[in-house]
Amino acid sequence: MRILVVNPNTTASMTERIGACAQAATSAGTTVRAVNPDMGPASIESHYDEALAVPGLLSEIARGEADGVDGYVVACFGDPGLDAARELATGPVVGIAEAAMRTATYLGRGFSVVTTLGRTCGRAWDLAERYGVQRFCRAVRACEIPVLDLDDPGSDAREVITEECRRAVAEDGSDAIVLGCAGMADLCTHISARIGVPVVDGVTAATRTVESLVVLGLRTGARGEFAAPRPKSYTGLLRDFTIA
Ligand SMILES: O=C(O)C[C@H]1NC(=O)NC1=O
Repeated sequence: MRILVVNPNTTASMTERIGACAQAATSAGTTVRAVNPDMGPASIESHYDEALAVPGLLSEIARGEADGVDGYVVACFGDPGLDAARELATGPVVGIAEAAMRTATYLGRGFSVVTTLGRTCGRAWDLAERYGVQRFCRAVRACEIPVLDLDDPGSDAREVITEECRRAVAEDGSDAIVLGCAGMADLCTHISARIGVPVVDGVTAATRTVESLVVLGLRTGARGEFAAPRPKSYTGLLRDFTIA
């Protein structure tokens, strides 16, 4: 089985870490390839970044289709372009926020999301509502850490995130924590050991979800809303997105 994990931002070092975490979570016989587009934002921290990340994401999904990939992970906590990717992909497409939130609902009565910047909290709440898990989501907490600080070994990001997770358990009464950034994937085990509750990382949760869906022979229903886009031309910088 081949799973393509797409980091929609353009920071290759983050893509590499994401790919290593995803591959480590899979069963024998599953190969993960992690990629990022060469066009788009270095990190996704706003609606503007998210909008500008989607074309690059979709170009990687289209490339995966040409390569015959079995399934896809959208490795960004805003699940950008998830619905559009599902229209393009033959196999299942799972976003890390959806996978992490749904996984956390199996672990207790409530979870807290711990994410990067406060300005992204609204999106996390919107996604909890979209995915029907808002009654499980007790809080969305921001560490006020820029996404790329997670890639800086000299930053104190790990400690700051760990302490925010500890506060979430103490103050929100949450049974589990959801890490609100793909760049936190490698912190999951460390934080869980430090705070004593399950910590869910969306990269590994989404990768295992895709693996299970492929094993079950399940994919997005392609007869209605998620049918392939109708043939159409796109102009200017998007001309390569034309659907023949
Ligand atoms: O929304 C966030 O803060 C996290 C999100 N941004 C990013 O570049 N990768 C992510 O997972």
